[in-house]
Amino acid sequence: MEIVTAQEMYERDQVAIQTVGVSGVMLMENAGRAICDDVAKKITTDQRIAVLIGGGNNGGDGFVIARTLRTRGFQVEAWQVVSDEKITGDAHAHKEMYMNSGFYLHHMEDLTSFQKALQQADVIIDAILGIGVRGPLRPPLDQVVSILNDLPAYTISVDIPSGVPADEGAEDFERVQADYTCIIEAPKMSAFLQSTSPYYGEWNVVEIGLPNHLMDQANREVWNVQEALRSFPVRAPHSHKGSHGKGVVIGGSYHMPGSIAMTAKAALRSGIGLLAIATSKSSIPMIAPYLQEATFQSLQEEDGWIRNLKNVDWSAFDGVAIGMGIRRSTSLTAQMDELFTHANGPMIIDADGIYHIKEKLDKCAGYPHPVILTPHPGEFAYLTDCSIAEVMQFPFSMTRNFAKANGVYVVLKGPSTIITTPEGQQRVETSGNEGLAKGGSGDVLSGILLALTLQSSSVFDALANGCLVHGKTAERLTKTTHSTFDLLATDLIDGLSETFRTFSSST
Ligand SMILES: NC(=O)C1=CN([C@@H]2O[C@H](COP(=O)(O)OP(=O)(O)OC[C@H]3O[C@@H](n4cnc5c(N)ncnc54)[C@H](O)[C@@H]3O)[C@@H](O)[C@H]2O)[C@@H](O)CC1
Ligand SMILES: Nc1ncnc2c1ncn2[C@@H]1O[C@H](COP(=O)(O)OP(=O)(O)O)[C@@H](O)[C@H]1O
Ligand SMILES: [K+]
Repeated sequence: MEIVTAQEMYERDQVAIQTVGVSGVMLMENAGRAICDDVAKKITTDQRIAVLIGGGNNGGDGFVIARTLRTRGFQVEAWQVVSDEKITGDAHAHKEMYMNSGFYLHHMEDLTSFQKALQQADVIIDAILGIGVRGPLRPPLDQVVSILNDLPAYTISVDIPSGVPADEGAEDFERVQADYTCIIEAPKMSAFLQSTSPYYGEWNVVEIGLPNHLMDQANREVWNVQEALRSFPVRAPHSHKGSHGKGVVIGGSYHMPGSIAMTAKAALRSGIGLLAIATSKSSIPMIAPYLQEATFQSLQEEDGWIRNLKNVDWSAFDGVAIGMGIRRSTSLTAQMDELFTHANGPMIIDADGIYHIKEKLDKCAGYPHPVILTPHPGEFAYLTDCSIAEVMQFPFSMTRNFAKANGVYVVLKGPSTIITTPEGQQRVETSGNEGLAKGGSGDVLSGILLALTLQSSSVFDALANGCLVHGKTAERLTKTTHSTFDLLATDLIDGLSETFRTFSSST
């Protein structure tokens, strides 16, 4: 499923109208009807439904919805919340059809009586503003939205919660808090941004007949279980341990032995063929009892921290994950040259490794294998010399620009994790929940990503599937044996078994 900007949505609209010859009025009819089919699953004929209609095409959809639901026997009151002259073009044509059907149209005259009337509604359908919104809502729509948000009714937004911008970059906006949003044709970027996504509530996408095969692809899509099942690695019956990757995880210290242990355990639970742990000498006795399947490489240390990468036997591995629990001391930054000179195969750089790679970014494009950076927004802000607020506002464009400029894969972690290829293709993975908002979740993810990268023919698929396995495991555990409070990163590792059983039995 593609993710679009408002501009890309309008372009799709224009191809449908100009190239295919579907009229704007017909598209609006399609949109309104598709929304009714979806919304009908959420409402009943004994509920009182109010449709709030604004001045653009979103309002036009509102007229179609009000007419269609009434003809289907629902109790609908339509409220036009803008003046008559604002209803123009296709929306005006649908207003005429609504009126010609003999249905009554309420006009919002004063806010007090409007508010009183809407107190009776069980369901409000918000067709006030769509993707054409610019800036904060102007009066009286700001008051209309404020009234709507205080009503007890279940709120369904059409295409987008009114007031929420479609694109990234939103700073200050008033908006409808929807319980459910019925999105037209393709989710907009704001459905995935931390500041705007909560206003959508639950959401679903309906198709209105745009000719997608004629469009330039946005190269931005939502990743889901069906896609994962289609692309999940298959373990051949006659395979041997070398077929599934020989990885090394580099990190950990006397002070933080757990991080590398969790990465290693997660990689082992995710099917890697052979795994070595290169860590500070003093941490090996602490973690070895938990990792009987791994081998160890003892690295020189300084005050309990890894001092250099000299003892890593690079020739033995075809993939590496580095950075968990290594601290940010500048002495290790120079050691990154070892990595680029001697490592073989894909390289995942996480956590403190991100701090060291910043000065070595110019080496990434020349490395003959994929380089994968897995920052959270704080680490990405450090990499790009921006504020975390900017990263949260512009995650799609910032990661795309960065990945293309440096020839790296970027996995920007969060409730909506954005995965970007060096060519700028993007996938968004939304599974997981707040049970993961704890130290250690990222270490587990790195292990899963390393193992899947070494077992998959496509790095992009491996990264998207790894994020999905991680998030789905958390979702299942917090529904069954755990809560979002008590879930630990180590529980997540144990929970991988059930997730892999599901995926491997389906492939
Ligand atoms: N292919 C598509 O994308 C289709 C889209 N349709 C609908 O059309 C919508 C987009 O239509 P429009 O481009 O007319 O956009 P809107 O329906 O969002 O309306 C934009 C108008 O609202 C007003 N406005 C903008 N910002 C405002 C603010 N801050 N305060 C107060 N008023 C403001 C302006 O007068 C502007 O012209 C979509 O969201 C969707 O609901 C459907 O009708 C059919 C097909
Ligand atoms: N609220 C949340 N909803 C969904 N996933 C989350 C949430 N909070 C964190 N995560 C996931 O948990 C992981 C946290 O990684 P990171 O921030 O690197 O943690 P750490 O380095 O402490 O282990 C990421 O995969 C992220 O996507
Ligand atoms: K809306």
